[in-house]
Amino acid sequence: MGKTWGKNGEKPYRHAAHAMIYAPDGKKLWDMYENKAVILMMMRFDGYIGFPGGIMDDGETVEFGLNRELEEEIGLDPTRHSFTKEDHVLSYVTHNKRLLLHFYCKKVTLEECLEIEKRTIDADEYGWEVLGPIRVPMFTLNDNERGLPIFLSNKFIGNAKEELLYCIERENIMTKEEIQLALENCEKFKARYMR
Ligand SMILES: O=c1[nH]cnc2c1ncn2[C@H]1C[C@H](O)[C@@H](COP(=O)(O)OP(=O)(O)O)O1
Repeated sequence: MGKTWGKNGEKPYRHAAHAMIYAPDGKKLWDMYENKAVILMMMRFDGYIGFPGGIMDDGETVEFGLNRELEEEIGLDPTRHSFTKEDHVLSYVTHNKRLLLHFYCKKVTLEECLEIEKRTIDADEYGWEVLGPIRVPMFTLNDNERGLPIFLSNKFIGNAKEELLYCIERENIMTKEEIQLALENCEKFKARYMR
């Protein structure tokens, strides 16, 4: 697949795919923080936070390319945690870069999630494309800011923040109202500290 031609022979779109891996039982790790899940993201080479993945090579299907990128970037073992069409969540176009972006999400057990996270630092691209795994703080402390709200004030690549929040609701990790509150508290934090 690799590229898809636009209408009327326009320049082709390239395909890119990124993926969220999570375990629903975050409370087992930090009960005192009421952690709602363990969600894996990463610090990219460019300083943005994003999900692992990347651009498909010519001739690759999206799932093949995604599994290749995940192996390179986070050392995901494709024989154990291969992404399939079943894991597809959404696709959209970014007009400026002529990319068709595909997003995937996979639920794993807590043990698998921690093992996947540990493998990241042995991956081929650790230290240059990927500067480190990140666990999303899936809780909010009593001041209503520390935890997820402040995390959301970081810089995210492309639509990674929207993809994160979309999956948190889709996978029933948080309700729409809880997410909205976290976003409002993030804005309050930014208004005070990030003018
Ligand atoms: O997590 C993401 N969510 C949405 N869009 C993303 C995400 N990560 C990157 N991107 C966008 C921005 C980039 O222009 C393209 C290509 O992704 P990238 O991972 O940088 O691709 P390569 O590793 O260079 O193949 O997607």
